[in-house]
Amino acid sequence: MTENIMSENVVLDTLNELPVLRIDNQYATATIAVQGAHLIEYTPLNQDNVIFVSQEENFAKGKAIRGGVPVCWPWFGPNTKEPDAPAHGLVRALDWEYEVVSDTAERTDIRFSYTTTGDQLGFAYKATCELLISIGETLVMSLTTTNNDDKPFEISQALHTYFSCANIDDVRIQGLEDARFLNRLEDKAYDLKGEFCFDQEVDGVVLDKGEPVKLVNLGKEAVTMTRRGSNSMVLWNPWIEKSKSLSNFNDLEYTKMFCVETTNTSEDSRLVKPGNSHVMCMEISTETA
Ligand SMILES: O=P(O)(O)OC[C@H]1O[C@@H](O)[C@H](O)[C@@H](O)[C@@H]1O
Repeated sequence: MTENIMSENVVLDTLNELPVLRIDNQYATATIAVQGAHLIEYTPLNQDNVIFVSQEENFAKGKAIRGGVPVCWPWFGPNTKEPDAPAHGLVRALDWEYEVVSDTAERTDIRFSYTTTGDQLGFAYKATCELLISIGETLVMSLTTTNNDDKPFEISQALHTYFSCANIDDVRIQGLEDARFLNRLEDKAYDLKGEFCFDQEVDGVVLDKGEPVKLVNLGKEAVTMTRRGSNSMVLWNPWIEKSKSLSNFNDLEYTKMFCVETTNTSEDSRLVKPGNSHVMCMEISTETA
């Protein structure tokens, strides 16, 4: 077993077909699949897991995981220029390079990276995507895109976070008042009013000033999500009918999850010039009882 210990608080393990890093420090435990640099669990000390993963998920090689924090990069959703390219980008089901960059009793930082070849379907540029995942009293995920090419490119991207809840009917999102909502299901745009609740299928983009949002009535500690380098979020819940057609998802699990995704999408997509980088970052903190 000794060879699986990466550092004081990090162990390399497997979950069905996938290698995973398990972090267990003074303030939290977490599990991250190397495939997709995909966080699948974050549990602050004496609290519940903040993150939802489907009970139907079988952690298979080369298949996107249903739940956790999928990294959608360098495009979010369908690729508008290449219909044959996969939805949600190139890196969800690929192995990333990784290293433990810092590990103390209070906080563990792991850096994942993936470099494009310049000739992949849907993205013909040389670029590096680096995801720093920092596990401690808060969860920080910082996604840096660096343009290694001689041409500028545009990216859209998401930290497609699935939050868990006891009952979707109770969940409220605070801090979205007056933000613009592009409702993809009705192809309509309007300003949000009051607290946001999920009472039907939801799939749309919030365009805002990047202010923190608070997720409350989860049946456990409230969550505050803060962002940097992101003036958009995607809200998603498949609700009753869509749930039936989703891969690795139980028909009733829409009551136990919702996605509030830190993104650069729609008019918040970003241009990255040669030699430049763009950083998009989210931090999740929970309210201790
Ligand atoms: O099933 P996937 O590819 O993981 O995508 C799940 C959902 O992800 C959301 O972010 C999109 O807005 C939805 O349109 C999509 O259905």
